Amino acid sequence: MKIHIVGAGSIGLLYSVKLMKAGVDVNLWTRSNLQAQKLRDEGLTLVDSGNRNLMHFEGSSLIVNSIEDLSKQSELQHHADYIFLMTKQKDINTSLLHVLGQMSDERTKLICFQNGVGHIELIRKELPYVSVYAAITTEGAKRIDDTTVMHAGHGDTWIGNPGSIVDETDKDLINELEKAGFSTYLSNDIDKMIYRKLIINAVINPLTALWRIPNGELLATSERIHLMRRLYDEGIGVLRARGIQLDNQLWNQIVQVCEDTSQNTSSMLKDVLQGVSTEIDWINGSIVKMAENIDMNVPTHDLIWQLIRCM
Ligand SMILES: NC(=O)C1=CN([C@@H]2O[C@H](COP(=O)(O)OP(=O)(O)OC[C@H]3O[C@@H](n4cnc5c(N)ncnc54)[C@H](OP(=O)(O)O)[C@@H]3O)[C@@H](O)[C@H]2O)C=CC1
Ligand SMILES: CC(C)(CO)C(=O)C(=O)O
Repeated sequence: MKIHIVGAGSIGLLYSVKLMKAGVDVNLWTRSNLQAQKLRDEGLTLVDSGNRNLMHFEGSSLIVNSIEDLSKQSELQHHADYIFLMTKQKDINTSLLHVLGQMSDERTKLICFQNGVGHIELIRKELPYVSVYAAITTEGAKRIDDTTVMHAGHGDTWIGNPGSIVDETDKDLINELEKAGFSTYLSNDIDKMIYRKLIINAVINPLTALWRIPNGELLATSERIHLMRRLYDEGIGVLRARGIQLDNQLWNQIVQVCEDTSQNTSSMLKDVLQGVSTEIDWINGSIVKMAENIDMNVPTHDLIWQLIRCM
């Protein structure tokens, strides 16, 4: 089984090092030539949250190339069985879609790890012959530098085919991921999981980013909880109106996520602190657009979307 990992950031480096160490045939694709060269020179290192070395993969054995190089070639020698798309939502543009097309044939399954919604439909429209899957993961990763990644928290991952069912042969992929130490499950209910994660991110991420607080501090005052609840009620209202029923325990689960990840800096707060653009358009922005399509108002999501965009 050949896996192409596209995007050598936090989650891409985490999956690369663990899969490569487990002996899986992985090609890693960076955006820049510089990062690919550094990885070949220095290898790839995984550390824990205390900065202790967990594993190292030698540069000489790493199969890593830059997308820049691929875009200059007309064809790739070895098409992938699976492509793990591990870039941010904002990076999924025409030129990336073109190289994803170069890596794929009709057997390829492209697995998208992004938070938020909208990307699956976009990719399916542009690459109609590729099977596009979604992965929902609660793994936590943070790139320290071009060749070092921190495993910030172990989690679970669900993989499924939105709007359809998974294939029996996908069990082989799950075995490879398990061999590498990722708790992974195939899901025929991935649509619900995508929307469930959407609501969790839409409630937690923008508020932590605006107030610059770790997840747990959202629960520190009743005013904060009140605003979280407004985002939750509006979001659930839109999904219900579109016929998507989520578990009625979801509010309690969001509170639980804040408690379980109390010290975490949310991904949106990280982006704001690093001065890079956030995934707000695909999270709260997508809820606003879904609401508009059915003539509903979601004023809290709309305001929060604008506030984050203005940052
Ligand atoms: N980090 C985590 O723990 C989790 C992340 N996710 C989701 O995973 C996705 C990725 O997140 P994360 O890893 O944190 O993000 P990062 O920003 O750390 O990584 C994104 C990577 O994609 C690379 N990239 C951008 N454009 C291209 C391109 N055209 N070709 C190849 N590579 C490209 C970037 O390269 P460069 O740096 O050179 O620009 C960067 O290395 C997000 O959508 C996030 O929501 C989901 C759950 C957990
Ligand atoms: C669940 C949560 C909020 C954990 O930080 C997350 O997914 C994120 O930060 O994007």
